[in-house]
Amino acid sequence: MNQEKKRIGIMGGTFDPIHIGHLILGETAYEQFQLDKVWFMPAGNPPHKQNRQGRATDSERVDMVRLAIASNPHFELSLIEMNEDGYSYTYRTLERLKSQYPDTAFYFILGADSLFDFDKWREPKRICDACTVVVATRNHTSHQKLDEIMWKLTYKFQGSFVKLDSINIDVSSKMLRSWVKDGRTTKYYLTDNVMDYIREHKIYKDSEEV
Ligand SMILES: Nc1ncnc2c1ncn2[C@@H]1O[C@H](COP(=O)(O)OP(=O)(O)OP(=O)(O)O)[C@@H](O)[C@H]1O
Ligand SMILES: O=C(O)c1ccc[n+]([C@@H]2O[C@H](COP(=O)([O-])O)[C@@H](O)[C@H]2O)c1
Repeated sequence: MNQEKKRIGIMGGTFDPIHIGHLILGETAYEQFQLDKVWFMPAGNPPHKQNRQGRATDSERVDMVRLAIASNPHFELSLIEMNEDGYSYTYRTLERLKSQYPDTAFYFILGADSLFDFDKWREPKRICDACTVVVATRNHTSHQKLDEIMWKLTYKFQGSFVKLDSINIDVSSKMLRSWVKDGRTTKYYLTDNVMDYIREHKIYKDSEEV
């Protein structure tokens, strides 16, 4: 029988904290690529990066993702990278998922800034063999620049890189951490429940970064 493969998007990130940029990317990918679900997958932290001053702990990052995606039936939380010790490389995660779900096509979603570093990731060719990479623009990267890097990587790794039809979303976790620290509102950049959570747990108030 010729059954269509299931299509799963993966929105991986540090999510410190999860913001509207991540949510919009997930929803846009869901719609554009007719995905069955988008899995939000918080990345594990290397031991030396855990419990940094003023940052969210691993369990707080997971709680915030759970809260932020709760109202969207297209989204699910995946903890597979949180249950490992230290950093989980994307190629390992994807290869594990491919063998666990052989009838599923995976779409790994990332922003343009991550794509410019993709070459330096561990085993990029193996990532390309395991998924389609979905790229969203960021930091006002022009279509021309994005097309160029996508074309280069496609050629180098024989991969499949596709562009997300999304607008530039000027938001980053770093910016929001500094806004919380400065007592500036983050309303509409974060979901209300995540804003409440950050306030209740006093996260980012004495973050060390500038
Ligand atoms: N505003 C955005 N537009 C497009 N892609 C984004 C945006 N924010 C995050 N991403 C992408 O989502 C993924 C996870 O991002 P991450 O959790 O590191 O958030 P971040 O805002 O980049 O964090 P930080 O500011 O701490 O570096 C990455 O691939 C990143 O490129
Ligand atoms: O596997 C790698 O070498 C690798 C290097 C950098 C980032 N990633 C993945 O890319 C996603 C976004 O990462 P970040 O650091 O921008 O939050 C997240 O799922 C990370 O695990 C993966």
